[in-house]
Amino acid sequence: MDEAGAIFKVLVLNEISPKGLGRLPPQRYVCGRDIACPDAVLVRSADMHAMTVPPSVRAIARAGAGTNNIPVAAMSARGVPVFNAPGANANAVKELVLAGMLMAARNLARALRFVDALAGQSDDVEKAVEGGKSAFAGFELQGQSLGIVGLGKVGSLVADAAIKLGMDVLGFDPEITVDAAWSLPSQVRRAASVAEVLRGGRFVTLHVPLLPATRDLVNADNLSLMPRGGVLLNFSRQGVVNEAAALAALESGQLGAYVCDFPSPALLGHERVICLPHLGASTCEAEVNCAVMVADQLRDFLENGHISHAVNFPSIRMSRESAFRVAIANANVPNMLGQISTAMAKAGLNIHNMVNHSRGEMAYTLVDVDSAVRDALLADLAAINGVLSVRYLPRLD
Ligand SMILES: NC(=O)C1=CN([C@@H]2O[C@H](COP(=O)(O)OP(=O)(O)OC[C@H]3O[C@@H](n4cnc5c(N)ncnc54)[C@H](O)[C@@H]3O)[C@@H](O)[C@H]2O)C=CC1
Ligand SMILES: O=C(O)CCC(=O)C(=O)O
Repeated sequence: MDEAGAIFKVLVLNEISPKGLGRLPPQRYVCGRDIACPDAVLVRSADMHAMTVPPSVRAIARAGAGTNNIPVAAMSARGVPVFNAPGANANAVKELVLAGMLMAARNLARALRFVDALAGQSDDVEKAVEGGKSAFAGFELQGQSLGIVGLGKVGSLVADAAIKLGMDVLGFDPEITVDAAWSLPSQVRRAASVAEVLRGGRFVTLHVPLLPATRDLVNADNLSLMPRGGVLLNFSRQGVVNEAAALAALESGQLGAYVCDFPSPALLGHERVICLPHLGASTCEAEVNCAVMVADQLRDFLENGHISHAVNFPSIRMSRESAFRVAIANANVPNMLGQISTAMAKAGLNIHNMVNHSRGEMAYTLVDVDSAVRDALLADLAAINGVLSVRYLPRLD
């Protein structure tokens, strides 16, 4: 379908798995990199702070976990939900964290560089290998201590895998969800602070979102708490670790290795830094899982107004019993429902069903009415003080 004939237009800012895009049927959706007046944006890591989000946009879907690349507060003020895919890439990250621990413990990055350097330099490779390998002798993960900061989707999987490898695991998460707490193995010891985790782990791995409160979470003051020669792993975001402090700790020997998924000029080429090119979620499985999850959420929002896994809106759904639905995002303040239903009554509409959920300062209302809605009512609703966005969603099939 061409752009002009589509019911919904989706601007795609990164490579998104075709299996996910395939969930948006071409009879209704046009998706692409160069779309004017999009209804929605599909994104992975593209920096949306650096762009002007078109006023036509009604939803943003992040095919992944972190939403720090999206101007969430500005979207909330416009009544635009930001969806993500909680857990959909967590196993991929967990496996890379295990690889990172093994790389550090067995000096694998340096060992690979040593072997690569033998190419063309030595006729007797076996002799060079046997003579050089002692420089890379490592230690085993079994019996080592691992501290985990952030026990959400990724952190709890890492905890489980580490316990299975025979590690002693200590975790900290001040806002752990009930689901995550249930999924943690009972052997995971509970820490009361980041400091306690750093003190207790020869390995420390970070699995928190980048927020003002988590920027520089690991810094010069608390790195000194780690056992000397410890290994810090950062698969969260670059800003969660103060890089200058990590480099200084490597220089002094306080840190044995820094493993991270976020290369920067200062880190490149350092002997004991293992930098991966933001590969945490880059597996076929995770890319499909994330894309399918957010495409389904986006479609259900665009067509039915339903919300699941938005980071700034409450979850909501209401079975469709009438063909005419209005979806309203509004400030969570008194008398909004009264004003909405009064405007509908004035327009002569009978409310068939209505549901309203709130989350913090945001509220969201779905109203099914018995007859078609005119543009004038939508304009009246949009003009109510506190209403952030209004959409009319007549049933499509
Ligand atoms: N390298 C990569 O490719 C990937 C990186 N990530 C990053 O990892 C982060 C975590 O991902 P998930 O586990 O899926 O998210 P999640 O939302 O399931 O878990 C995050 C956990 O961090 C906790 N938390 C927040 N502030 C904290 C603090 N100050 N101290 C301790 N815990 C705190 C939360 O309570 C929550 O349980 C994402 O926000 C993203 O930045 C996620 C997926 C892939
Ligand atoms: O889409 C990606 O590859 C990045 C994944 C990520 O960082 C996340 O899900 O937070």
